[in-house]
Amino acid sequence: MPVSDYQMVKAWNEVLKLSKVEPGQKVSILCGPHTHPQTLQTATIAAQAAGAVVTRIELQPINAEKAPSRDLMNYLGETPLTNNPVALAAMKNSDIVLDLMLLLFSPEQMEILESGTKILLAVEPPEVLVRAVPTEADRERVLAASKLLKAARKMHVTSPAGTDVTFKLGDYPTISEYGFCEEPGRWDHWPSGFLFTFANEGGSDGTIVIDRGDILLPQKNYVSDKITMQLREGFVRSIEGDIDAALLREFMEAYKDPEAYAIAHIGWGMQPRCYWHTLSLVDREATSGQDARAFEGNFLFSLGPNNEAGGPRTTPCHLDIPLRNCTVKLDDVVVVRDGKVIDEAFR
Ligand SMILES: O=c1ccc(O)c[nH]1
Repeated sequence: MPVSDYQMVKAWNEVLKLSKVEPGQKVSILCGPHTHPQTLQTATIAAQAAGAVVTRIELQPINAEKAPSRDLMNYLGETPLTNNPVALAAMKNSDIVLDLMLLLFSPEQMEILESGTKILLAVEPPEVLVRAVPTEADRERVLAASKLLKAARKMHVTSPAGTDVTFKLGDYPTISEYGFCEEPGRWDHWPSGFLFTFANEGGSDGTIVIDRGDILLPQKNYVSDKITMQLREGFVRSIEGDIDAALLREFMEAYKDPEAYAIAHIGWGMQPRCYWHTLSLVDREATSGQDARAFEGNFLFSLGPNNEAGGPRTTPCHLDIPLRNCTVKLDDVVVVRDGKVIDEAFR
């Protein structure tokens, strides 16, 4: 449903409070011509109401000639911040950047975070943002799960559709997303409520079956016929199926980058206020698909860049693929069984 400015300001007030924005702090709002005007205006009002020193930084979009769609995650890595020392200096000198443009997986994002600046990404439309305003309870639950993921050395994922894949873990950090930034140098994404790590280089082997109804991002479609991926030593070696598989193969081939086939982050969804079915109700171009990434009990795997976790790959081709009805086991502890999160595993 449409969102009132009042309701959106209230949502921002809550998120800035959770992010510990104090009077006198420097809040920079990164935006572009595609930024949702209500999100931008209400963020500005809420930041001022928090007593912050507020700066808007508007950058012009790039890569239109390289990305086959307008989706913000269709071409990652290079951003309008690349080679822009003026904006970079402003953001490194801020306490928090509200990223309404999308810097995800960019070297500049890492540089800003290393300076101690927090970055909160918020590019979903207002009706998604107000439905999934983060809570302290979300944070506690995701962090409890991340303790187990951090300690795990193996992830084994199976499903009735035929997924049977094993990931060696331990070389990369665990990233928890719960929708706000309470610590200096933290990145988060509102809305979220999921966690992941990255598989050790060369440590992913087995079969992943993307079943009917599972979702491809950035395509933002429900797969209508099974896609079967064979993984060996950390890379997807084959993508078989019918028309969905052919479309996915061509999408990935267009990047002409072998790194596009590398497994990247692997984890699961823990957000009860995000849903698998939402994508069937909205205009695909109006969302970046966070409901699909965050819905409770998915197994989310991604392909492509791993520089976000300090890895060597920066390919612009990034796929996020949430699967339903999977069972996820960390060492010998089941954390998701048949698409249901097992909270007892984190207690
Ligand atoms: O919030 C996000 C969005 C995309 C992604 O790949 C990871 N986390």
